[in-house]
Amino acid sequence: MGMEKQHSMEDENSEYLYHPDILKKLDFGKSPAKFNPCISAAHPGEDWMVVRPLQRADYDKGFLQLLSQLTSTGSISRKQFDERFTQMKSAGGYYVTVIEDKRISKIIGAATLTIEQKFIHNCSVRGRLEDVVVNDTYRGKQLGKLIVVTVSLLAQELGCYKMSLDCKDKLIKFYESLGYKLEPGNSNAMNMR
Ligand SMILES: CC(=O)SCCNC(=O)CCNC(=O)[C@H](O)C(C)(C)COP(=O)(O)OP(=O)(O)OC[C@H]1O[C@@H](n2cnc3c(N)ncnc32)[C@H](O)[C@@H]1OP(=O)(O)O
Repeated sequence: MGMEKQHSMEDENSEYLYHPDILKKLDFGKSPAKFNPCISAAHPGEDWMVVRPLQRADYDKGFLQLLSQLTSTGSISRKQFDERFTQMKSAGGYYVTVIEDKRISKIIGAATLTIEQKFIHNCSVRGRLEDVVVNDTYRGKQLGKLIVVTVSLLAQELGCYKMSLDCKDKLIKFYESLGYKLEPGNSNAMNMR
């Protein structure tokens, strides 16, 4: 393979789904979440850990295997992954965010913020929190909090008037500790499949 071709493939692989700088300026002091020790997206507490937007290369860093700890992913080819990445990037409004263990080049946590454009509230935008997962061997070390607070502050930064999520009953306390509230009389999740 020629040097030029190799370089352009490397560039493509490290392409981000959205601009990484926006994560650096999130103010974790604004979140009601309690971190002990204190960590943030910019300073996740370990030098081998990084919080960043999804990259194409994450296909080879176990991103889909991590998602399969949440729900079924099916068998997704590199081509399918690349096409979906391209579609999400060009559509805009998809903020798939990950935590990488750089020592082993593996994705160990992920959460997605999607942004919906609205007419109401003066052409506002609303956020949805989806597909939150931490690798089972890394749970209980604040990484769930870290990734959820990161995308929640990102939603604020992007001007969302509201951020919503669906979760199992046993996770209500977890999300309440991060500032989410059940809305009395308005908390019935309904689905059609
Ligand atoms: C909107 C959605 O996507 S909902 C789907 C959520 N994802 C899943 O259920 C997938 C499987 N589970 C996971 O990946 C993880 O257990 C997560 C993401 C829920 C939590 O990740 P962790 O890294 O373990 O969370 P973290 O260490 O930050 O824990 C924060 C607190 O929540 C509590 N907690 C975490 N997971 C659970 C759980 N499954 N049940 C009850 N409490 C929990 C912890 O005890 C901890 O409490 P503390 O701060 O008082 O000690």
